[in-house]
Amino acid sequence: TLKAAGEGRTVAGKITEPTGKTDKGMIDTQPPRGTRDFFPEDMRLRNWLFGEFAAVSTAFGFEQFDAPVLESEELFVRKAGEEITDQLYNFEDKGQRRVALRPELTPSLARLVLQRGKTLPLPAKWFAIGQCWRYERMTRGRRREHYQWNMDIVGVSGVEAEAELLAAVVMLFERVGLSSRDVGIKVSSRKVLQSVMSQFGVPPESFAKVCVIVDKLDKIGRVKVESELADLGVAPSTIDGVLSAMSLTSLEQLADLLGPNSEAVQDLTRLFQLAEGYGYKEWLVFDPSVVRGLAYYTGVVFEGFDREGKLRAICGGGRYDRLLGAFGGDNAPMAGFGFGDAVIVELLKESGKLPAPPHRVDDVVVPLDASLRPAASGIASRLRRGGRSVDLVLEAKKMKWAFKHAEKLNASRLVLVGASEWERGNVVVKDLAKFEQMEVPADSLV
Ligand SMILES: OCc1cccc(Br)n1
Repeated sequence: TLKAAGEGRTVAGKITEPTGKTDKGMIDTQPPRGTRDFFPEDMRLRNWLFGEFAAVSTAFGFEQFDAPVLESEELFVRKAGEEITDQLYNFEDKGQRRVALRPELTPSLARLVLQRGKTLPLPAKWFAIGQCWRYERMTRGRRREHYQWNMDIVGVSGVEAEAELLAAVVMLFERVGLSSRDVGIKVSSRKVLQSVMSQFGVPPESFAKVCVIVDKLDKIGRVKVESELADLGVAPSTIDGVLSAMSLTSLEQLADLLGPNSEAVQDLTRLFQLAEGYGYKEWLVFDPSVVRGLAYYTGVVFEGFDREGKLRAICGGGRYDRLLGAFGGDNAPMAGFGFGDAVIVELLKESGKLPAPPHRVDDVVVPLDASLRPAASGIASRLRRGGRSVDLVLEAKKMKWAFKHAEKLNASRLVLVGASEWERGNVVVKDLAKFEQMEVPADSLV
């Protein structure tokens, strides 16, 4: 017997019947583990969300780029113990090349910037929306792919870049119906940790690894963080210093700890001033426990969060001034963020704010007699060339069916091509919004 789709991992045999079923049962119709299908109704929601991403990026004057999902593995091999590299979806291809499905977009951006080199006019403001991958043991049943919207600014060393990026994130939240009562953006700087660690004599080369470990605090707890830091040779007293700095709740406290001239204090004070100017200061929360898990951040870091605290970070980003150098190029100041397509949808769903964009067409065109199909096709073509979306009924159908079909497609008009009207060069147009019907010359229809 044929296994119902998705019941198990049937092996597709040779096609033996016209229905496409095989002698070994149906293929498994489910997508690969950890991946998603996007049926039309899913694609309408995705297109809406990506349309909002692109509209915000365009409002900020950013240019879109893309790069292959498949990249050289070397782009992502970093020795800082990050989850994103531990879960790299990497393999050796048929040419014995070490490759990987990109887990993020930033290294590809860096590769393209290095490819352009000195010919790239700065500042460059680029955005991308791309599928990113991780290979996580399915024990946790989490997804292995998501789509990420990125905005990055290359060539601006001041926190004006971060302020602009935060403004874009706020604009996205507002456009999808969220307010600063629903979500916020935690802001800090890696320079906080850097200052504390240098006070405790931690060698700079341990900085990235310490950040990656400290970023896991919420997930693995203080004891495990202390143990992993100790494995790095970071003394318990340092750990106390780092963790107490992370529990500060104001820039004033930070200034007391690091001194008013510390770069972290100056950067963050300036950032909050700029936020005042943009008018989004109430969206920001200074939170020195925000470290972010990517090794390459060097300055301001931030992450979007739901104020009810039910979900994972909505988005995250920061400054990464040394990534180009890590790839062997000349450094340039860079800052950016990544915004995934999953948590935001979860949040909108929970908040009852998730749109359900309907499938609709402008016109349904129906020949009421087979001999009128050429006429109906001609009308459909002209309407389409004029920019209207037209569903041309492709089989012989009665008026009643055509009506129901037009309503199902949320059509604005139903165009009936009937014999008697056609003899006069006319067609019947039913305006389905105004419930009006008119007979008009076919050639006048637009
Ligand atoms: O946010 C980390 C990440 C990277 C790639 C794919 C997925 Br799902 N998640």
